[in-house]
Amino acid sequence: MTMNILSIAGTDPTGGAGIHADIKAFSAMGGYAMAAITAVVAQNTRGVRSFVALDPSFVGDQIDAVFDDVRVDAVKIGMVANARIVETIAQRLYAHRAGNIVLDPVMVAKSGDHLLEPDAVAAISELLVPLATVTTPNLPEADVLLGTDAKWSLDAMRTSAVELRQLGSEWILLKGGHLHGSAQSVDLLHGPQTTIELSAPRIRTRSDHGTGCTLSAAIAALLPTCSVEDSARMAKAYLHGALAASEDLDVGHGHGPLHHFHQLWRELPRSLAELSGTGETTTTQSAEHGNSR
Ligand SMILES: Nc1ncnc2c1ncn2[C@@H]1O[C@H](COP(=O)(O)OP(=O)(O)O)[C@@H](O)[C@H]1O
Ligand SMILES: Cc1ncc(COP(=O)(O)OP(=O)(O)O)c(N)n1
Repeated sequence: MTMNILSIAGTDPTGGAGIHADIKAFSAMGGYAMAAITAVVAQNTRGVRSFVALDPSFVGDQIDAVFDDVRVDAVKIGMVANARIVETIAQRLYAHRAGNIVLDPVMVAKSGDHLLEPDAVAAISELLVPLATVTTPNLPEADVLLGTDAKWSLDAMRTSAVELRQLGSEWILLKGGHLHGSAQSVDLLHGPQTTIELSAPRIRTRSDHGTGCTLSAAIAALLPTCSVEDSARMAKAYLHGALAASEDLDVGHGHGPLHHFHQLWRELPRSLAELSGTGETTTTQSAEHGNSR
């Protein structure tokens, strides 16, 4: 049986973050991708220009339209924009008895631009975090949720992961991407009686737009069929491959997107040739990693 995964998030017209990254990550993980939009964002790889938050009742209508028709196996929540939208999402997910909820408490984009009104932080903490199976803050978001200004280290991350879980999420995945200077990028997964370190070599690239969106979306897509620990491990491995291949793409002049389908695209010339029975392998896509420029 295939799994239906819903993203509730904002947009990125350049396709690197928000619902666009979520749909790509869901699909790459073998899930059927759906999306309810919270805000339309004018952004590119260089930064956010402006955004329009949708009417909360319209966000609610989109969520209802999905749940009234489709079995939803997991939900990923990303950019929520403001407190009224948070209230609507929480109320609708509760009413529809949604499970397998992954909450990425998106606050600020890598460019430094704010994607959340300040009054929404309390609403996220009180209404969405307790509904979440996994909450995935980065280090600045952890500081905001805890009201701290931590001097980050792996030890400080361990302490904060425990404190974050006390806000009510079943699991916390505290992401260490912002702990620059270390050779490894380490995330901490903290849940009932267990803390696991998820470590991967730090990749030197500027094409890192949408890492948080992609990781949380991949976890959501895997959760219906895997344990939280396995979902997080596999999602991290997938993210790492997509980040390592990101410079095969040629998108924009700032922080470029990840290559969500690097594996599929490598196989594409052969698959298309087999499908068409031509034996031809001509394609405009790169067949080899790093071969596209
Ligand atoms: N340069 C990097 N090399 C390898 N992994 C990274 C790198 N930057 C971020 N990550 C990983 O990407 C995921 C998202 O990390 P982070 O940057 O902390 O979140 P966000 O994108 O929400 O700011 C985490 O798994 C983190 O470890
Ligand atoms: C619509 C939208 N949602 C989320 C983000 C932030 O994405 P993230 O994965 O944290 O990556 P960066 O933007 O920080 O690189 C976004 N930009 N837009």
